[in-house]
Amino acid sequence: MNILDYDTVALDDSDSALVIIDQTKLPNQLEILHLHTQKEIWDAIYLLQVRGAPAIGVAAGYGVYLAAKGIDTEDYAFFEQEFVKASDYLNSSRPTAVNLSWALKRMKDVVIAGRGGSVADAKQKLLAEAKAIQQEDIDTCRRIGELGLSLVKPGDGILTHCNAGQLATSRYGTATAPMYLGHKQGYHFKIYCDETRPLLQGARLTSYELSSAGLDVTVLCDGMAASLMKQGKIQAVFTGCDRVAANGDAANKIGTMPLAIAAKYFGIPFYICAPSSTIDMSSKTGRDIKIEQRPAEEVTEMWYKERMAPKDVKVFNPAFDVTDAELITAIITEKGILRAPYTEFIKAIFK
Ligand SMILES: CSC[C@@H](O)[C@@H](O)C(=O)COP(=O)(O)O
Repeated sequence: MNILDYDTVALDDSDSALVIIDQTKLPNQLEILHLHTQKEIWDAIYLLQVRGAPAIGVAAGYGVYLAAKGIDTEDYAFFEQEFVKASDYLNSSRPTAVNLSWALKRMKDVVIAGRGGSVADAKQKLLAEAKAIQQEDIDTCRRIGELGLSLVKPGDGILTHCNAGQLATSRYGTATAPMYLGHKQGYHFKIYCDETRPLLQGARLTSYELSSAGLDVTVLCDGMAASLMKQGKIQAVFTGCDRVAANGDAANKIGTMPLAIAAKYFGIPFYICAPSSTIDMSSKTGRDIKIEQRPAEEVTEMWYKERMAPKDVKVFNPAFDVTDAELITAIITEKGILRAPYTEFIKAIFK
């Protein structure tokens, strides 16, 4: 079976476990995890066994449904109180991708709307809502693919960073959706994929899923991207994102901002692919976006048998950076292609 035949996130047949591909093991092992407890789900998100903003949102939706299912009461007020505890717990797993709190809020709204009804009914509605979040993600990614494809030509060289692919969503990916669609239509893109230090989502995941689908993929170290641009090999950059502020500033995997700066210097369009659920109107600018800091060991010890840096050396390891809106050529959402001034376009989406 191809990796793309597996759901990134699903419920098992009896709706009693969250089933994910353990992304920390790819591309060497395809290991499927069945997660039953809230702690297991929290850990899976924190440890990046399931990762990528939309996939985290879908996992949280199903995860909090499983928590709700396990609350053994017919007292709605008690049910709601326990539900909120479970939701707050999952919400604390990672801070930057807004899809996590967005999905949990959708689930909480179901519980609030169900006041006056039965707990059993609320549980059914929560399951339906979690499934809807997943289906909408599929539809959204497909639309981002269509819109993104309209911005490139057959034969183009396209650079991407991290993994905004199927493994980060429910299907197609965001940044990769135009690539998959173009591939189906015979566009013969040349995809260049940053390895994405420190956790190598580009090398381990993006190059794996795209090459499994038969696309032409080349992996490079992050610091090599500007040289590739200078050689004229890149006609567009597509990346995903974890949170877009109301002014269009966009947080994505660390190393995205330098790509945008280099793309601007070389006159290459730089596109952010973002489901509208990734836009956070409560963050006015990128300065309001909380950037996750990760453990130093990811930089110093993770990939070699021996240490990669001296013991106790100081480490700077933010998981994301923010690309200023002025460096972004367009933000591709399922609701349309947004261009500067972003504030007006973004407000129009949420009217
Ligand atoms: C469609 S996924 C968009 C982003 O979540 C993705 O580009 C990214 O930065 C993922 O970071 P990760 O730390 O692997 O969760």
